Amino acid sequence: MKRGYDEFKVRINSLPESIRIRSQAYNSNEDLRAKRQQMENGGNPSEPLKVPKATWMSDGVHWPGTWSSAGTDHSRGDHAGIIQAMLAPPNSEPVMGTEADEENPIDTTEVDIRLPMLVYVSREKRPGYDHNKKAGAMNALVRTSAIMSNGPFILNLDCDHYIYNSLALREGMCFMLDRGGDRICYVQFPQRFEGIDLNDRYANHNTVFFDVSMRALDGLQGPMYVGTGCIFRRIALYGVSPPRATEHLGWFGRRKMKLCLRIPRKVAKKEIDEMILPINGEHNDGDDDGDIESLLLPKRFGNSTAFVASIPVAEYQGRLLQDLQGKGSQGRPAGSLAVPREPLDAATVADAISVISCFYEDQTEWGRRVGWIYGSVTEDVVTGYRMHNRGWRSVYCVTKRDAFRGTAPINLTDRLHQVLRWATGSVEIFFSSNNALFASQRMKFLQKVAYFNVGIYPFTSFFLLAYCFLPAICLFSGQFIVESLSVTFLTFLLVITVTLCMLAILEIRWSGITLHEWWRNEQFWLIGGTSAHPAAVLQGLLKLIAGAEISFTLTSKSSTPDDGDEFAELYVVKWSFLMVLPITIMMVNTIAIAVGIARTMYSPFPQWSKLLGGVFFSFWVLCHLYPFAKGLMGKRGKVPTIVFIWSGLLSLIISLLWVYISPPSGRAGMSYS
Ligand SMILES: O=c1ccn([C@@H]2O[C@H](COP(=O)(O)OP(=O)(O)O[C@H]3O[C@H](CO)[C@@H](O)[C@H](O)[C@H]3O)[C@@H](O)[C@H]2O)c(=O)[nH]1
Ligand SMILES: [Mn+2]
Repeated sequence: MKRGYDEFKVRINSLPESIRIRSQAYNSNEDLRAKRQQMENGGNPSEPLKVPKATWMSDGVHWPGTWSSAGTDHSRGDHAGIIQAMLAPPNSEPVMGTEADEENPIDTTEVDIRLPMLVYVSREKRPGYDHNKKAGAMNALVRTSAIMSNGPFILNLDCDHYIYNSLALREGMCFMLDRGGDRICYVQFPQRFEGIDLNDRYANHNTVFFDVSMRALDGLQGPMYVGTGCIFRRIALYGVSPPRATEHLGWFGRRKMKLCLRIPRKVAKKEIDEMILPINGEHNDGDDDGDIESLLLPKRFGNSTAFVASIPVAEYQGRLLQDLQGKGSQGRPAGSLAVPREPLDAATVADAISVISCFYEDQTEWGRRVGWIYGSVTEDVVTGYRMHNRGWRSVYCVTKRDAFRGTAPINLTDRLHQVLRWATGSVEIFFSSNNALFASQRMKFLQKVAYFNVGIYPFTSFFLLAYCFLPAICLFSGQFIVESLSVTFLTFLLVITVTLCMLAILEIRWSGITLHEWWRNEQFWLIGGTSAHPAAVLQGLLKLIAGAEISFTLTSKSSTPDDGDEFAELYVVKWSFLMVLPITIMMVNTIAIAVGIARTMYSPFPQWSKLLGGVFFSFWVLCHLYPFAKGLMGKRGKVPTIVFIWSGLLSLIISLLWVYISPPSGRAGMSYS
């Protein structure tokens, strides 16, 4: 350890002054100013480094060089620092730990305690340059790590996630390195969460998505990329096609045509430096790979020669070992990734810094065809979509012990805003060229359907809203949805209900989720569908028509307060406009039930069956909104007055409006008696 520290000091001190000043990470410009002051007064630039817990953005490199790993920054403050620490690559021989003593109670004599090289990177941000949020951060990391380590595989984690199973990476790699693995662009792990209330009131675990939908997609072309817990093949991020793909022709993509897109050339290891990426430019439509010359043009990747030179190397190193046994001997030699790494020299570091400047991406294809795709607040879905669209496949890797774990917002308002962001991203996708309607023929038909659903689901909220008000309208008007409860109607109702139940049972049995999780999902589907989804559609339309920008509000991270109440967050009530519609629905339905009962009771010819029908559906709506109502109550039943005023006003207007348009038949009936 000591050696590592000295090495670090040496290297930091041999850097040019300009880099040295920025060689630590700062949370704000004040910090930077203070630091500069300190250094001008003769301070030591290589003091021990403190990495703020919630603000990391790292690029670590495992010693064999197989890995680049990337997390993204929390972006709460300005990161003025660029390179925080450069440690020497660890020894190639294992280093065993020490025996337990008073200070250190853990015996590590049989543990290899070498640490991977860790480089903390924070890209340059400047007013006037769009930093493109997370996607921009990831792209900067991809470039700078290409120059520093160029690992052929990259692990991506959010700042609120951590590794929970150290063997998960190996499981993921098995897919990448298996026969046919060269067609896999990424291996996605399910997102799992900690610190969520036992009841999972707002369906934070999202098990229906992670254990049903994603697993189902695994049987098609592969799961979507969900932003974190994902191992990428570096080369797939560069906007190239897989070596082989299948084109799906005909209406439902039944006719298949195999394509060979990249024919690996015979290359000896020493040729790597001159090697170019052989790409067959024959299927060259709008969003596809050009020929090799255009691929390497600065227009595509920017004008860092060091970066462009790293591309063919990454491609070669990511190739399957099994190719070795094949005829062509095209894979990398066994063990070639385990060669000890040279320390980074100042020139390399300068190159690595140049590619994370704020203007590097100007007039390049970063964010458009290359790397993480810009232009949507759910950049993850789009990025994965583009890869599937080129014919890559992905894999879902569910490990017995959770691979990674993260946090999620357990507070109603924060959760609604999270769902709002996702839905807005979907609307953005729907109105963009990334709409699955325009998907290429390399995407499987059902995969297209799945992506289409991702884009369109927020729009279904308008039907959902109709269904939420319909039962109330029936009760107010005394009219049931149908003229009378005929046998035909009841039969249809029964068939549909039974089908839905069977679907639910199938999903539950197949995926192993519990009925409770499934029900929570149903409930939150309605809560989100009546609040965040319609808001997202409006927001998306605004962006489309008026060009209003959509902001990426970070999801609040729950933290355990000092008083030890772990779920205190759950009970915080923060007013949000998103709550207006669900509250209105609740009020209108409650009033409707009361009105319905009253009218039937006072009616000379009470029609109890009609009432029962109406009340049943109203009650069904209210059941779904129960977690929402609980959320509004807070812990001690404190509800902000504004909530009552708004919702009372709205439900009053709606009720009055109804009475005005069609007076309850009860009154009309009574005037005759
Ligand atoms: O300017 C930014 C904004 C965000 N991030 C990162 O993006 C992540 C996602 O943001 P978060 O607020 O945690 O959102 P969640 O709703 O929890 O994120 C889910 O949804 C996002 C898409 O909306 C995906 O990017 C995430 O991976 C996925 O976990 C954060 O953890 C940060 O690491 C940045 O690096 N820079
Ligand atoms: Mn998150």
